[in-house]
Amino acid sequence: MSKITAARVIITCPGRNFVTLKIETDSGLHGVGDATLNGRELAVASYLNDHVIPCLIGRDAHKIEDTWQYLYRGAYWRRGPVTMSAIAAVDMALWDIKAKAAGLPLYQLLGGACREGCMVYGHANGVTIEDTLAEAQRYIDRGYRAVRLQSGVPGLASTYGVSKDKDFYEPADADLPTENLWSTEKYLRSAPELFAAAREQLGWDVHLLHDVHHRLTPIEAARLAKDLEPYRLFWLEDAVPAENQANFRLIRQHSTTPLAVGEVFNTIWDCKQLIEEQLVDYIRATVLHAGGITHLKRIANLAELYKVRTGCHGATDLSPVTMAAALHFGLSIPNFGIQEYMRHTADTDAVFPHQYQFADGYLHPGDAPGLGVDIDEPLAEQFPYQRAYLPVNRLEDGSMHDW
Ligand SMILES: O=C(O)C(=O)C[C@H](O)[C@H](O)CO
Ligand SMILES: [Mg+2]
Repeated sequence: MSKITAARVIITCPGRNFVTLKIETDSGLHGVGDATLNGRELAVASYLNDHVIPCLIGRDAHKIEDTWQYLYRGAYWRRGPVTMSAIAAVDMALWDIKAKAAGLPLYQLLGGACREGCMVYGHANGVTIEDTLAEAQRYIDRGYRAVRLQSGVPGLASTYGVSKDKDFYEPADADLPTENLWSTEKYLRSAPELFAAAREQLGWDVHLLHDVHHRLTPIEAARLAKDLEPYRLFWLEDAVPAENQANFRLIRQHSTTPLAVGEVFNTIWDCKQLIEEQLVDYIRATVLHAGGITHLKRIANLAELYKVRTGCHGATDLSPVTMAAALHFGLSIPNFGIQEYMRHTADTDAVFPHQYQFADGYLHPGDAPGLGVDIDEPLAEQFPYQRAYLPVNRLEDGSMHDW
């Protein structure tokens, strides 16, 4: 028994907001978990402070599954990003404590390494195709084996994935949501041109990925997937919103372009049909938003039966705590596919000292006991919370659209 004696939520903004849960035990060991929900951070902080932490004090930190069930079933109100991010933070922190108590890096407790490292993809973007491909080459030169390409759409002032700062993409940028304008027609014309130019200039030895960011209807997505087929993408991501999982059938009927989805999923129930009907190839649910390692393991195990591989979300709004957890997880499961990797700013890296390292296109979580990541609390205090929202999207006629 290792009794939980204290738990607290730390909110910090070293360039962007992060919510971190720190759990302390009577053995002197502590663990950390990420509870960041971009643009809705304080809702998870309150869920933890007001409703979860009082139930944790005095519990046995080693009873991870029991605590998961207690928080999930015990709340009566199930699922949803706030609940599942809060449960995930507790779960990560408890796995961190257990691995530290064992004196082992977490991946050893999850079954041991299945590979030498986790292949990652970086984000190349630019306003023009030329800029985007120059960026992609920069990633390739740094050793990346996989690169996501997002380019500006001629005729649109801005679009998802194209940033001002080349290394750090942060879409949550304003005190109130920024309004963007979207045209599906313009986008569907320009996206295939980007990938045609990419294959011509970058060749075929690099994996190329693309994120549609939930903006198309199923038949539009089918057309895009078909148009992109000659360029052999590693995946086409979030081609349509996935509340209706059956939407993916239509895309599948028309194209062999591999499909990825799931960064906004919270539970196995969001992807059960997608996996069982083999409607996608990669599942992007994360440790953070899908209930922690305990729950993501269930999703990955189900996916393995259907040859669906993981491709966990790893944008900058997932803190280094999530990145560390994702790498231990990815190293240990048989059906790992790829890990998204957007580098954090120097301030974020300083607030969250971590062991994971990039080499030759792979990330390795390191061999320190636990997750191999911590939070520097005095430094975190120097970066107070700043409200920030993700943008919203409208069509050219003013209708609200998915961002
Ligand atoms: O990284 C991706 O694939 C994304 O789509 C990033 C999301 O827009 C971001 O994480 C939202 O908070
Ligand atoms: Mg995405």
